Amino acid sequence: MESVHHVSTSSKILFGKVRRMVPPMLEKFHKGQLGRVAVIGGCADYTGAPYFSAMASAKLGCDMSHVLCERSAASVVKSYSPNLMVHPILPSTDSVKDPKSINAPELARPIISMLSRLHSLVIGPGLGRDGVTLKVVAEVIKEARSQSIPFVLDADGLLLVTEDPDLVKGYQECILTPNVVEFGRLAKALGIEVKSQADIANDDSNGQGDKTSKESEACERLSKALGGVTILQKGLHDVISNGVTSIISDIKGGLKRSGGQGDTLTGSLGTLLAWRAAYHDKLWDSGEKDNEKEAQNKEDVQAELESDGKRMSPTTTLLLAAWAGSCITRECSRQAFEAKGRSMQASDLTDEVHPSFLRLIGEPEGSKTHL
Ligand SMILES: NC(=O)C1=CN([C@@H]2O[C@H](COP(=O)(O)OP(=O)(O)OC[C@H]3O[C@@H](n4cnc5c(N)ncnc54)[C@H](O)[C@@H]3O)[C@@H](O)[C@H]2O)[C@@H](O)CC1
Ligand SMILES: Nc1ncnc2c1ncn2[C@@H]1O[C@H](COP(=O)(O)OP(=O)(O)OP(=O)(O)O)[C@@H](O)[C@H]1O
Ligand SMILES: [Mg+2]
Repeated sequence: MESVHHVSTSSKILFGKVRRMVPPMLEKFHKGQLGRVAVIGGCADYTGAPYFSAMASAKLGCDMSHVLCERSAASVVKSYSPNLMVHPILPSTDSVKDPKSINAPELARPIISMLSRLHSLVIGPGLGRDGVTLKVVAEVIKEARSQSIPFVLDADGLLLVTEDPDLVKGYQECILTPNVVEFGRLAKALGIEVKSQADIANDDSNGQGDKTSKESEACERLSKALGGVTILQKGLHDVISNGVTSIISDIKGGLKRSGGQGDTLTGSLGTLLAWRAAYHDKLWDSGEKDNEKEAQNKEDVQAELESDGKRMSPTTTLLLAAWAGSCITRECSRQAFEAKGRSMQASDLTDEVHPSFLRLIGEPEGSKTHL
């Protein structure tokens, strides 16, 4: 396979470009314009995951953060925070009359009817593996795709892709966020051989440049096999690839691997995708000149990332949003670990989302954060 196409732009420049995508805080905006994000997940077993994800969206700065969950999870998630809007509209085997003969599109209707009001979806945190729920979510994915609504797919939501890759194949408006185990399952389903990051790191025949290339090789191949879907492969380093261009996120994280840190990532990505949509809709004047040509390959993406004053293409901003979400999460984890050491929990990351945003990205020019 040809060598992997890394973006070699420095983190400082990349953070500056991310700032371009962040809507400024202005008096003229009304409720909702800075992002309406919904997490689809939460069942009897898992109520923390959708909460952490939705809170990360809210704390990063979206205006409205919804959770669409199974009936039994709703009051629990509501009781964690009155700031979230929690809708018990995700069906499961326990909530339908005859689980063996369901009309999935019909059951998906209450969720589908909300889609046009949302800027982005996070599908999977704490979703569980109930057969009825997963069938309904597959219908929601099909509809979100047909309405070009961007989404993040994580955790149990990724099982759907393992079972039916066509659900997302070729869709350019989504980010898959597999952990090591989920990546392995996806790779196996698509016939791709994977070397672990530990094996690559321990192979002394690799120089540093080779190691970085090897790290992103499997991710790039998986992305290609899925028709260019953006994949954020979590691990020692996070690798982001759309099959043509890759970025590595190697900003320092914490050393505690408590469950639920991936949920801060998905929620942050939900808000970044909403902001990205606002950037492309020209919700505010970014001061950049229109771009005559959309980025097609790694050189175009790199040129857009390194030029100042030109609008970026959707391909570039999707990679950048994924990279920014990864950096914010790792910085949250680093900071929370500094404070809490081995007692650190997922909820400790939630409080770090805004300080991490300010440290890494900062408010965009023209933003009014004080009256
Ligand atoms: N507080 C909560 O409600 C939480 C709920 N969660 C939900 O729990 C459900 C299952 O998620 P899981 O991630 O457990 O998925 P799986 O049930 O597929 O389990 C993955 C297993 O792999 C192991 N593993 C993880 N990283 C590994 C690595 N680098 N090398 C080797 N083994 C590794 C884990 O210890 C885990 O036992 C999802 O719905 C998820 O959203 C998790 O997000 C954790 C927090
Ligand atoms: N070895 C590591 N070193 C540094 N950061 C890591 C490491 N492994 C994972 N992370 C970071 O932790 C975050 C969550 O990744 P992780 O692999 O724990 O996902 P997950 O298993 O899906 O989490 P969750 O428990 O929320 O489901 C990511 O931002 C990732 O970059
Ligand atoms: Mg996970």
